[in-house]
Amino acid sequence: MNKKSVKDVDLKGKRVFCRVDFNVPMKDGQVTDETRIRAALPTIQYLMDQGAKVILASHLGRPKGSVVEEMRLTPVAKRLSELLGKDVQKTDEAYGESVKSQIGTLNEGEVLLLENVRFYPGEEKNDSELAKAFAELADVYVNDAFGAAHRAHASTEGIAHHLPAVSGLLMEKELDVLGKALSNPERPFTAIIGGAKVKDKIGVIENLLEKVDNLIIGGGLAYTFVKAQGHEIGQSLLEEDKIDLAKSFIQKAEEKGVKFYMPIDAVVADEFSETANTKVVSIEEIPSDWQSLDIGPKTAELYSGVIKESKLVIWNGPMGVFEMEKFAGGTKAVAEALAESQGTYSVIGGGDSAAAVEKFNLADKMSHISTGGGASLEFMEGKALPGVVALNDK
Ligand SMILES: Nc1ncnc2c1ncn2[C@@H]1O[C@H](COP(=O)(O)OP(=O)(O)O)[C@@H](O)[C@H]1O
Ligand SMILES: O=C(OP(=O)(O)O)[C@H](O)COP(=O)(O)O
Repeated sequence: MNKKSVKDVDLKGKRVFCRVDFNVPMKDGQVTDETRIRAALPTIQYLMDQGAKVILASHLGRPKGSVVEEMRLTPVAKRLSELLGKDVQKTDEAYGESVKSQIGTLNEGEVLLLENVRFYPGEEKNDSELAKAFAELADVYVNDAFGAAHRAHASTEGIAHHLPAVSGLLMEKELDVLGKALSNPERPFTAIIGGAKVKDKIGVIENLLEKVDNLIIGGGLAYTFVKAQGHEIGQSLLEEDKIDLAKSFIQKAEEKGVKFYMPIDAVVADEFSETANTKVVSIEEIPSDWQSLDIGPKTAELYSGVIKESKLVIWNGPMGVFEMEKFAGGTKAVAEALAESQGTYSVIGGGDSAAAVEKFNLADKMSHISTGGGASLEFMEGKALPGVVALNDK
């Protein structure tokens, strides 16, 4: 990476404003998935070991610029403190005089977590006054919030213009893995694209078609492609206005010599429900009043074979409605193929694919699970991430 990291600056005795992504799911005031907190620990520990005074900042949820009690970061501070085995102070605000004086009491190696930065309207507007107010709290800025790197906000982008600005270790790792995959991939290189809508994946399909050897399509968006091939898809998800685009992707793949894989069979249901009647049909035989909610077993076998022959696989989006047991088989088969394939470097692009891999207890079998859904998608689209662009060059 051409951006400076925490390893490139002197941190001893410095007040370090470290933006993390602690946007974690919570229920009844408890953190229910601490993956993102754990992912930030190496950077926090590194800053502590270097003798920095660590000021952590994060958003939680979408409070839209005002204080929402359930979106305070207090439970996160508690969990972080348990994970670090060390007291973590927590402020009730994210900038200002009282926050400054609390920071003044920090000793080297101590940690403080600011209140949710999205309680202030200036955060999402990338207001320069708010960015300056954050910057006044510290001597150095570290961005370790890969999951929020696609947002140009005051604590992710604006602040970087007012302090020495470097990446954290998680940010560096995410960019290294995804960057290498896209610029210098081991081959055969396969992308698996699933999820609900073609509309959300246009950019990523366009960009990856330039780079991959195999492109596998699954999930709800596959049926617009199936329709584009002239098959009837019953009540399955269809984006009518994307049929021509789907056709052009299939044609482009052919021109580029990219193997384009689409479902050959489907698990169809008579309604969108866990209790629906289901059956497996070939892709040409989806009944007109049924809908496909998962890839079928033959497709799963086909896709698993391609995965096992690949050196590198990037996966974004589930193959079916994996939240319902009856339609989880295809997503599970893909996750298992990745887990079993020793010689395949597997990159899971955050969001629902990461949730699925967790659900099937296969997370530790994957080579890299990104902590950013939207961020990794934008990266795979080839877009620059504002939170990264703003950091100091090496
Ligand atoms: N065949 C299908 N029909 C309807 N919905 C589907 C189908 N396959 C997958 N989905 C749904 O797509 C959603 C995930 O889509 P999306 O948000 O685009 O994925 P990601 O978060 O990985 O980018 C899941 O909630 C899943 O239930
Ligand atoms: O959870 C996040 O996004 P993700 O679900 O796309 O990974 C990030 O914390 C960004 O949050 P946002 O989409 O409210 O800006």
